[in-house]
Amino acid sequence: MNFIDRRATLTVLGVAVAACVVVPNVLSPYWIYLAISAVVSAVIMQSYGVIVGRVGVMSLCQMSFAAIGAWVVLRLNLSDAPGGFLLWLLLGGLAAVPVGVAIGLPALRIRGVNLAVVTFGFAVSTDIVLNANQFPGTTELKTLVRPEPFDGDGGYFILAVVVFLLIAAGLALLNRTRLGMSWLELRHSERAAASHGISVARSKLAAFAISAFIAGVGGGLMAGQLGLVVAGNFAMMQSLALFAVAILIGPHNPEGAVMGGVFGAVMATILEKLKLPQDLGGMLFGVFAIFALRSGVSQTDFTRARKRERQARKFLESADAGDRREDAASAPVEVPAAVPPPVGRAGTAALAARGLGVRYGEVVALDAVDLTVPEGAVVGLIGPNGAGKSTFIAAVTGFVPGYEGAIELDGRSIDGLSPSARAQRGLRRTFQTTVIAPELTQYEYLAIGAGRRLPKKEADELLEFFGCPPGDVPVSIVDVGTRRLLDVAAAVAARPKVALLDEPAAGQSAAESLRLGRTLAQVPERFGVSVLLVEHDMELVRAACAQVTVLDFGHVIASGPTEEVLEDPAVMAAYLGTAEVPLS
Ligand SMILES: Nc1ncnc2c1ncn2[C@@H]1O[C@H](COP(=O)(O)OP(=O)(O)OP(=O)(O)O)[C@@H](O)[C@H]1O
Repeated sequence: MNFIDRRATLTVLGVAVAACVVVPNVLSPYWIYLAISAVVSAVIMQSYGVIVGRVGVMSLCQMSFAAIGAWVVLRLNLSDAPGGFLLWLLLGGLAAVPVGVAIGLPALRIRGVNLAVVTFGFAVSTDIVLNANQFPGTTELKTLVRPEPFDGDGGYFILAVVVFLLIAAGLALLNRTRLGMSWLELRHSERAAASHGISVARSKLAAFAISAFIAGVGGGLMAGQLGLVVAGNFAMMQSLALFAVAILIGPHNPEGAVMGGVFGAVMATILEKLKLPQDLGGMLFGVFAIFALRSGVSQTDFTRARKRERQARKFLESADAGDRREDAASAPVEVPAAVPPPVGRAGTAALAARGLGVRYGEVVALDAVDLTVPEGAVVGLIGPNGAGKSTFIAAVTGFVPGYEGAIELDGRSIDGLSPSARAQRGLRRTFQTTVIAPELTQYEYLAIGAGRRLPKKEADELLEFFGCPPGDVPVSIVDVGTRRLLDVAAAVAARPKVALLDEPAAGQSAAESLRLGRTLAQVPERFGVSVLLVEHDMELVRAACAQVTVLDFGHVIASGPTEEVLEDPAVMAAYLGTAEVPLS
């Protein structure tokens, strides 16, 4: 846990303990009741924190999940089921899970506004069903009687706070797992997540299930607070308003969930006191949300990011980081003759593509391309713009499903496998445009890439090897060129069979690019990773690759030892139609 997270956690804990002492003993019953509403609302906000805040999915039906939790709790109360309220609360949360998964299924195919419409549709239909059928116990007038010591409002407030803290602790633990970190990456790029071996479908469904569980528990808590609930407690407009609060405040941070809960509860009361319609609250939140969407992040994310960046800058200016900066500044930039590009082991193909063909409509992007990356080698794939290099990487890594030909990784066919399955088998890639979640630290991004939390020593070595800043530095203050190096480091961190790097030197100076070439040449021996390198910078290619293949209009026009190929007149002609291969 970093310093900012630790401080926020301690603050939330401190506020929670203080509230548990002050609220039941000092406030009037009316304000205790409001405080319970705020905490129950904060619990429901935590469900938004998972699905909206962490995964970035536009779910507008969280109150429907809450309604399921409330319904189950009241149904169990009506039939005097064994186990008591706390068990019913848990069962209410669990009952919402399958529905959450079912609602999550369309999210695997559609996203954005379309998904928002689907989830809102579910909220509307729940509204209709709830209005037509009363909650259990309503006709019989059998209200839920809370067990001791939570029967009084003071005690119930403490119970609600404890539930909130337990969920916050659970989510904090989850956020440190691969699943939790995968959500952050999903929010920024599903392609990048898949390229790191993350199953997008599983991650999203897990997020829907967990958020539905939390909302269900929140609904159960609401039933416990009110004794009986009505359809209006879970109205679709509530879902919409809380969604807007979620976008605005960022309930995936515990302080955001608390603020969202308090804000929601107090807002409703103010509107009531001013005799204004409650819908106005939803509209107001909607307007605020548009402002938040414009800045791209929620209020708590914005505050945390600023604090983290200030801290990182302070660290980078400190003596600790000084040596590292000097090392980087004085790093040799020439290609040392002592590091010849690795040729790899003859006869052992880490990656073999045979007869690879890709069409985009009428455009033939790749035509019967044969290419082999021997084990232990760095092979270059070059060619003019539009030659098909990125398409080759995309097809090999599973991002172009309908290709012709056959691809083998380490002697085994990977045709038909999804991008994440190929990544899990040991095939990693980088993209021409980096898509790293800026709120991650470099350590966290390496952990996502590696698929495991790396020991600090191993992570530090990787970062230093590729010339990245210290691991605690957030990605948001790392320049674009260095982010590309971090992408390469994350691909290598997984120790794949083969890493396919798509123009990793873009955004680098000529000297840095040359240095990267020298670094890449050492990758096979040092990490056991063979490399396919797509690049336009020929000095880098010369430094890293013993062999290159040249594509032009989707055809292989030359393949062989780097120097020989670069002297080939056909290759020179392909490049800008000149007799000289461009140096950068
Ligand atoms: N999604 C797509 N839909 C249609 N055509 C595409 C698509 N992606 C690439 N192409 C076309 O396929 C051909 C190969 O493109 P590709 O991006 O693979 O080339 P490249 O060698 O990587 O180019 P660059 O060096 O500029 O990145 C180009 O004619 C391009 O316009």
